[in-house]
Amino acid sequence: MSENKAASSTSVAEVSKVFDTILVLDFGSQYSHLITRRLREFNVYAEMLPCTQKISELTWKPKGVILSGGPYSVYAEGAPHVDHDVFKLDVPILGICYGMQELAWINGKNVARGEKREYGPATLHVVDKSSPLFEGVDNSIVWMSHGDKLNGLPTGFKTIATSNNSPYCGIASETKPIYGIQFHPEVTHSAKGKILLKNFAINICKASQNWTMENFIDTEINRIRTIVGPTAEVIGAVSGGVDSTVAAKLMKEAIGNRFHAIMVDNGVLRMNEAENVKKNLGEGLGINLTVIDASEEFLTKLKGVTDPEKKRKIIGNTFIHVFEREAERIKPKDGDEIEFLLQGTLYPDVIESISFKGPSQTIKTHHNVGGLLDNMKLKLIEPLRELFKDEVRHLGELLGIPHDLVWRHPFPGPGIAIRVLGEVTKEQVAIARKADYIYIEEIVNAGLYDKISQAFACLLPVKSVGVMGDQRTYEQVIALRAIETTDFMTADWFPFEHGFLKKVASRIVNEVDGVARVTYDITSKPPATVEWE
Ligand SMILES: Nc1ncnc2c1ncn2[C@@H]1O[C@H](COP(=O)(O)OP(=O)(O)OP(=O)(O)O)[C@@H](O)[C@H]1O
Ligand SMILES: O=c1[nH]c(=O)c2[nH+]cn([C@@H]3O[C@H](COP(=O)(O)O)[C@@H](O)[C@H]3O)c2[nH]1
Ligand SMILES: NC(=O)CC[C@H](N)C(=O)O
Ligand SMILES: [Mg+2]
Repeated sequence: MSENKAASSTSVAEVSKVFDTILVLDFGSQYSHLITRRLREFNVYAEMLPCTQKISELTWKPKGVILSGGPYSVYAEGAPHVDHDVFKLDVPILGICYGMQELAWINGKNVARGEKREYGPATLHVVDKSSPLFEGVDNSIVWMSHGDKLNGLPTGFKTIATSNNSPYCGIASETKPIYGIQFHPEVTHSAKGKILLKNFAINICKASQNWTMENFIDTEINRIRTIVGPTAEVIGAVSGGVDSTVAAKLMKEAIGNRFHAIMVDNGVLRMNEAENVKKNLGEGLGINLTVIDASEEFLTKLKGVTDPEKKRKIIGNTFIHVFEREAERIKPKDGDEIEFLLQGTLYPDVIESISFKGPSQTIKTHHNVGGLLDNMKLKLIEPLRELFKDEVRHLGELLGIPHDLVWRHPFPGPGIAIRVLGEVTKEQVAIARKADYIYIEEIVNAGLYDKISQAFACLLPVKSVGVMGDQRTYEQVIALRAIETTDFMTADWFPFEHGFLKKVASRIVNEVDGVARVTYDITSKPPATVEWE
């Protein structure tokens, strides 16, 4: 795990050398990642690190710092606090909600529980019309979510904005470009929040707007060439999903035939997946792909395991064992060892898997992040580790990857193993796989595939009574899931027409042995997650 942390900080340092970077220090707000996204939307690169980041350990200098919101109270025992060296950086600072309360705590400790919580919309009234932070945002609706409040102005600060319930809705240092706001500009409910963040990043921090995918391609190809050197060879974990296909294409552009793509058939892939991927990547994109059938190995290790986190870790570890064996087998001609492993890890995989990005909770261990071996020999190259899914798709289009590949629904590495709830057996996988195939086929036929962000079938470990051909049946239940989302961090369920669901349900019960009932999952994320495990 610690090696991964190192790998990630090296790449942040590299990216930040080329692109002006705003540092977002995360205090655990559910919206923190949105701050990063919004900034990138207007081509300013931003990177999120935990609020506990030691400033002296940063290997790059940010153009500005944003302190995020968070679920804690600054005055509570054990509440997270920023390293005070952040002020020595001498760059502009913006505190959002908890971030503002933290600025106030440091400058006079005048923060306390409010009489009532303030959650929802408020109107922003700008007091200091000359403040560059609020240019173009006066009288707009802003989104509040707090229970604590400032009881007075922090020492050395002035009020620059108010709202009906928050007399200190906006504050600024009298002498330095340090600002605090009580509301959340990063959520879309704050109508002009993006303008405010733009004012901060561009007018106040003077960050340049050069974060574009075209620039990223050049930078990343050069970076890969520098890391790998002129002769070393790289193996890549390629699944046929968007992320690893884009990563593989980038690697191929960077080092040509020194790249060996490997797809692992882990026994829990979708119907005909291995053949399809081999065809699409090999013939379609000229990527040298080998499919390794390790299905028995995976299924044997999964025997008797029902805990979702255990399944994920077993699969993550087994993937690495297979890659290490392959690296041995492919040994380059000059006798050197294969040193590097390419993975298509994305930013949300990292945020959700490891709570090192601040005191937010680990939700689930993505197989390619938290499921890795501690003592693994191969060094990771993860060119997409800083990107969101929509950025990766844009990158894929720029690299000339066909539409159908770029817009494929994501499919998790642990695959059907986390869609068969309970113990994973060959028979259970076969049922889930067939139901999933029918469901997706119907979605494609109905012209809905591109409207849905992700859809799949899950097999539940419960039995239910049914009647078929006058016979009593007592078989399992399939749950269908389909969601709409932009970044997979939050999601809503897809509103199918009733007729569509009726058709899918009837096909599944009729065509898949072992299923007596079909249900449709109508839970958003949060509170649910996309996958059932
Ligand atoms: N069957 C597999 N064989 C080889 N590598 C895999 C396999 N499944 C997943 N991986 C590796 O794990 C990474 C993370 O998986 P993930 O599903 O998040 O990405 P993806 O499959 O590339 O894209 P998508 O999210 O669109 O499915 C992949 O990018 C790839 O490097
Ligand atoms: O490669 C992956 N390895 C994993 O371990 C994993 N877990 C979830 N996912 C995918 O991530 C997105 C968000 O899913 P959750 O809301 O279930 O966390 C959805 O797109 C999920 O399919 C994974 N992908
Ligand atoms: N959204 C936030 O940052 C909330 C900050 C703090 N926990 C409060 O309730 O005021
Ligand atoms: Mg995948």
